[in-house]
Amino acid sequence: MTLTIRDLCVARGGVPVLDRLSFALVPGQALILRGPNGSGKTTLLRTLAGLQPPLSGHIEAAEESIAYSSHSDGLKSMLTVTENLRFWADVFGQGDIEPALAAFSLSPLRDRMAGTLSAGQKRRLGLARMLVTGRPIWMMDEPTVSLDVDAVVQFASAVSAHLGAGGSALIATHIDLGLEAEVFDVTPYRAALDARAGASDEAFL
Ligand SMILES: Nc1ncnc2c1ncn2[C@@H]1O[C@H](COP(=O)(O)OP(=O)(O)OP(=O)(O)O)[C@@H](O)[C@H]1O
Repeated sequence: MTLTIRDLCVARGGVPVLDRLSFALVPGQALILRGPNGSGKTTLLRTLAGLQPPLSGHIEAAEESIAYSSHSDGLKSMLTVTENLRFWADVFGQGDIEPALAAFSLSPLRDRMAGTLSAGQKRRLGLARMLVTGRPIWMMDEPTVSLDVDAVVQFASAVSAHLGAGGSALIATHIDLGLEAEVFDVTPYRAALDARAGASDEAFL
């Protein structure tokens, strides 16, 4: 399932952040988003995930083909690891959660309440959610924050398996994941800095 972006302008507080973006993400492909802090990677991912409208341009993707993992782990702290994954699997109409537990070594933690997990364990559970969406296009914002070296390797393996199964991934990250992936640097597409002065976007904080 291909995601095509044409002449896209994304904004915060109604003010352009990135402009004239065009690229395609095809099945089996991973694309790494790069750019300095504040350059607009999160804004782009949020727009593509449908959390905010673009200012202009076109996003073409099949309906319900995108799964988004943001900075936040999005966990329910009073539910166990298993219950969290079960919840998301049910939301996305998926069955087996065992592969997702195994992919991130969560089986020994399966009966722990998510609120009692360490930061890295929470992140592993947050990432495992992607596996129970059944969606082909993964969008991930700084997925490896709090992960140890082994967990980064697990994450890269999960993405590789997803690509091998015909999925695709758009990942904003500052670190090298060891994946075979193209890099898309957003820097040349940044809107003029002073145009952003004073913009606010409280509804999306
Ligand atoms: N809620 C908001 N309201 C107004 N401006 C915002 C809001 N959130 C972010 N911005 C601004 O939008 C611009 C793009 O931010 P964004 O979070 O997309 O950058 P980023 O490339 O993901 O940065 P980082 O690498 O630090 O995560 C920045 O100038 C930021 O200050």
